[in-house]
Amino acid sequence: MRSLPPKSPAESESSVVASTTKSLIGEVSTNRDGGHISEPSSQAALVASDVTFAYGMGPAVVKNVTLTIPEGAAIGIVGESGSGKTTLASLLVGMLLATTGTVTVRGRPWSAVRRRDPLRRAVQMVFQNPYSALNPRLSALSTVAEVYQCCSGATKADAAKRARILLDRVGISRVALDKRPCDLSGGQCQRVGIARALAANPSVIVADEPTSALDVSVQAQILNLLKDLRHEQGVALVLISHDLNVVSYLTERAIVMEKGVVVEEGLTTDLLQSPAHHYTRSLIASIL
Ligand SMILES: Nc1ncnc2c1ncn2[C@@H]1O[C@H](COP(=O)(O)OP(=O)(O)OP(=O)(O)O)[C@@H](O)[C@H]1O
Repeated sequence: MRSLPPKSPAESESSVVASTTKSLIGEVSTNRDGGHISEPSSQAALVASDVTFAYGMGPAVVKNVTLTIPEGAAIGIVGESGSGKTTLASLLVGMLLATTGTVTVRGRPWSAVRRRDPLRRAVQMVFQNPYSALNPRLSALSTVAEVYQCCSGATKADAAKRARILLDRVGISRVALDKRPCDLSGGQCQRVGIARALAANPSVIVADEPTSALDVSVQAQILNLLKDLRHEQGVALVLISHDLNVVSYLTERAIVMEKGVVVEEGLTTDLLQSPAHHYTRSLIASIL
């Protein structure tokens, strides 16, 4: 869909699409204008169904969002500061539980997934600030090796071996392996954060503004790394950004959020080239 279209009778009957403020994207079967979909895929890695969230007794900051992330897909979430992107990301990774509605990972609601359940690893997050996201006491190698030991029960030696291979793949040189976050650059820390996420062998990586805290010179490197890894590993990517250009570089489809509501969704290139909603147009104008 583009700017939320009027509902067809079929959609009105759907238990999934029951509100004009809902968003459901990323499906294989799309309607003619390329976007609004009424049934979640059985192949979905992650599904948010009519999710609303409020912090404490405050107002809802995410409202009636429905979103399907198929296995291997790349979906963008864009919106200006305060539109609810990070809150939605936290709901998708299970760090927050929906006030109403559900987020299901491989068919199970987060509310039924215990803290130590291996399913928790299926959705990994890459954070905006790579320094604060890493344990300051651990070296790059230990950060990643620890995940292998914890997730796959690898021996210490085997975990270290696998961590070296993965860190090499994300561009961490041998000399940086034993360095802690304070001795690494922002770009290097983000590479370690990406490797740590991948070591858990996730189905989905949710990257929340992964380049906005980095120097312009390394932003493109990190975006290219995410792009390559996504294809190599077959992992689905949810990319959150205020910048539609960044989202269009990495994702096929995107949703646009304003004040917690999905106001437009569709192919990312369409959103960028011919935005239907005035809010999307103003987002693009602000980039230009
Ligand atoms: N821990 C919190 N407690 C109360 N309100 C919060 C909390 N975190 C965020 N909010 C509020 O929720 C709303 C959505 O915030 P959120 O961080 O999800 O938006 P965002 O689009 O990610 O913004 P940004 O791009 O600036 O990170 C905002 O009004 C914000 O003030």
